[in-house]
Amino acid sequence: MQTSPPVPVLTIDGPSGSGKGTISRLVAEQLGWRLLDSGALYRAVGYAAGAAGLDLSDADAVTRCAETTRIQFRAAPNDGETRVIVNGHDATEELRTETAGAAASAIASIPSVRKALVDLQLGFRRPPGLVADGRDMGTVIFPDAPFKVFLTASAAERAKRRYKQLKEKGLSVTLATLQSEIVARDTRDASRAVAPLKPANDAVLVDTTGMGIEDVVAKVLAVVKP
Ligand SMILES: Nc1ncnc2c1ncn2[C@@H]1O[C@H](COP(=O)(O)OP(=O)(O)O)[C@@H](O)[C@H]1O
Ligand SMILES: Nc1ccn([C@H]2C[C@H](O)[C@@H](COP(=O)(O)OP(=O)(O)O)O2)c(=O)n1
Repeated sequence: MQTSPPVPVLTIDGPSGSGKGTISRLVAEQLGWRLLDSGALYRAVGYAAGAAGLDLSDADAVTRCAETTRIQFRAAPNDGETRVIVNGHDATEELRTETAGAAASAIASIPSVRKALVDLQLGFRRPPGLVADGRDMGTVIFPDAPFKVFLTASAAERAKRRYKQLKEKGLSVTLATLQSEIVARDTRDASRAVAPLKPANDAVLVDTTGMGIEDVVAKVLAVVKP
């Protein structure tokens, strides 16, 4: 009996503001592959837990929340930002704040919460291929992925990018606060016991400090099509 080859996956992991979301979207478009924004899942669970008034350190309650929260991605018309629907509510705006990022990072350190989201993430692996953006895509969720990238950039540059991005979206932030929040979040993500932020042994490291978006896209595409 003939078995079909596994669906190819390109994993793009890295710290906050390294460009994962932007590069994943552009590369997925060029390849015609699907996209998994795994950070949005953790943000959605953090948001749902907050909305339900849960204590984010209550592992049992937050795990039940992760198991029961309904998360849908809805393509927006005219190439707009993909909407994230949490328990029927369009939470896209709420999810992009640094408060939502910090809540996501907090609940993401609970092993049973991570476990509750595994099957959902594996379900995104469908033909013709998948670009998966996150922290543990290449190490834990898709360890057999044939293509793996780890994006980095200096903390100062990442904070500047995030500052510009949030300002453009009309959110009120200061650069100094952002940089300390980003460093605190990265430290927590990298030091947790389960699925910490780190490059897979077989990942291609791309330091994007001083690189333009187009150059990073070309470098990442070259990993898939050398
Ligand atoms: N190489 C780059 N050069 C300059 N700006 C970038 C680069 N990559 C991403 N950006 C910008 O930085 C911001 C954060 O990028 P994003 O993709 O959201 O990062 P991440 O998903 O890793 O947190 C966005 O506004 C994006 O347009
Ligand atoms: N695969 C993933 C993705 C995100 N997380 C956690 C840790 C991150 O700080 C938060 C938010 O992730 P997200 O990718 O949306 O954040 P950034 O856009 O990189 O700032 O979720 C995770 O633990 N594992």
